[in-house]
Amino acid sequence: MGARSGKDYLDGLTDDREVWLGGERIKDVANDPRTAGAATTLARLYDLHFDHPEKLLRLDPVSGEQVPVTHLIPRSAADLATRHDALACIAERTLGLMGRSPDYVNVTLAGFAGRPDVWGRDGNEEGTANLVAYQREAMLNDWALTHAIVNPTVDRSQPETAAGGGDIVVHKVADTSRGILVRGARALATLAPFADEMFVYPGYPLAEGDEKYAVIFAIPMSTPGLRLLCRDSYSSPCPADQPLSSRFDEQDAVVIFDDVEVPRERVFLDGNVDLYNRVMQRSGWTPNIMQQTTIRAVTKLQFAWELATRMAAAVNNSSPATTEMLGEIWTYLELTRSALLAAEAGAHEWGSGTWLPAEPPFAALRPTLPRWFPRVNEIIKVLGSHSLLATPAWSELDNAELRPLIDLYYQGANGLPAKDRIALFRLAWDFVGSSFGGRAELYERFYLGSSGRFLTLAQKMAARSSTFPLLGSVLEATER
Ligand SMILES: Cc1cc2nc3c(=O)[nH]c(=O)nc-3n(C[C@H](O)[C@H](O)[C@H](O)COP(=O)(O)OP(=O)(O)OC[C@H]3O[C@@H](n4cnc5c(N)ncnc54)[C@H](O)[C@@H]3O)c2cc1C
Repeated sequence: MGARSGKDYLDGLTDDREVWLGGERIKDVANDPRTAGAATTLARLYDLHFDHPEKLLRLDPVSGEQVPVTHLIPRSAADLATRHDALACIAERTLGLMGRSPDYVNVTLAGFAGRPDVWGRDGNEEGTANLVAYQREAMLNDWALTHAIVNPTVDRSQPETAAGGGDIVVHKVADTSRGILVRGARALATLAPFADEMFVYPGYPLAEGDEKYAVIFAIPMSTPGLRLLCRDSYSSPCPADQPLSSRFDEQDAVVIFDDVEVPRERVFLDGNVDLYNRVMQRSGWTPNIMQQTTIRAVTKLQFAWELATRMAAAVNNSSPATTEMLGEIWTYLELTRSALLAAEAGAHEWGSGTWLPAEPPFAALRPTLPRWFPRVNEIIKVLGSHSLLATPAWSELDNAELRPLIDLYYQGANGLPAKDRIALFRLAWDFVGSSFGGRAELYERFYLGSSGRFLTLAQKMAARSSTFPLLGSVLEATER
């Protein structure tokens, strides 16, 4: 089949998926006002393939189909550059505000399928063959995938698998004639209501004896027993008033597996705790996915800098403190871009001929971005102050009695018309202060894990690879 159009994508959403939102089961994700905005944006991303085929599509030599570049298993620095251009094109279309646009899991799956040397160990040959075949199936059908890796938090003083007497974390209940039966929950799956398929893979490590929790698989969203409980919708039906919420609310759902049968050919690992704990790290998951997430972060930081700079200009604010804060956002942008370039410049073969970026620049960035993004939002709030709320609804500008007053009292500096100032600050509020903006900040804090968790990992990685050459030379010289 190959790359799909936006219409094909929307048509694919009409199935028996169980999506709960606001106490109701949503029947028509593509048209329900609470989800239609993001569905339309995702459809436009599908159409984008055909607007920029030179960047976003490539010929699959085996099938002869045009398929998305984001499924490419990189085999060289040139492949990574090709993928970079495709990811940047997608991120620009969403302003970096849809963290889980379908390219996210496409890149993840490609990274895994490129490493049969890691997945195929210790008797997991069948699971690995299933994984490799599934990645091709996802590519040829151009599915939108969501993923769920983190377990629900119940009691942080206990092992996660102990929660609810062992019943909460996703686990295998039985073998069936067709595959396996799984039960439990995962939190959260962004994009879940809009996806065609769900990919379930490891989050945090398991302990010895946790065999029944060591399951990795993928299933269609319409699989019986798969229940999605969405958070409140932040989608607004009015693009003029909420330009971001109305288009980019990608949703986050808790996923309940209420006795879900997974066909054997969709099981990629079953019962092997050691391998379950190893596949993420050994297959280069972090540097692989961080190429996608960092390109998105660069795009969003660029947007944030432009927005903040225009906000300051709108009221002619060039105070030293303001200029300093604008410069601060710019440094985050350039440092993020530099880490991305450094990681790509240091790309190397990781195994099975798969090329991925170098890990250290991303290991440094991973705990840092969750701190920079909230700071960027803080700057925009400090710069915007009450102007963020001096923003009448667009319909009030159409009121003949109010319009002259609005034109007078809401104007900006240097002749900036009131309507342009209102549009700018409405956009800024949707970016940092609306429900959508608040969720976006939470996303940046946690989407790959908390900053604290990754600072700890960064120090462990640094300590492992350092022989303390500078310190050693001084100590040797001073030895008596
Ligand atoms: C908006 C949003 C969307 C998401 N989308 C998805 C998705 O699509 N799919 C998916 O699978 N998951 C998703 N997640 C979940 C996300 O993966 C987890 O929230 C993330 O992995 C963090 O895990 P946690 O919440 O258990 O926090 P933790 O990393 O456990 O952090 C919680 C707290 O504990 C502290 N902490 C924990 N461990 C350490 C440590 N070792 N050292 C220092 N401090 C530590 C942290 O500082 C923090 O204060 C999403 C989360 C959010 C907020």
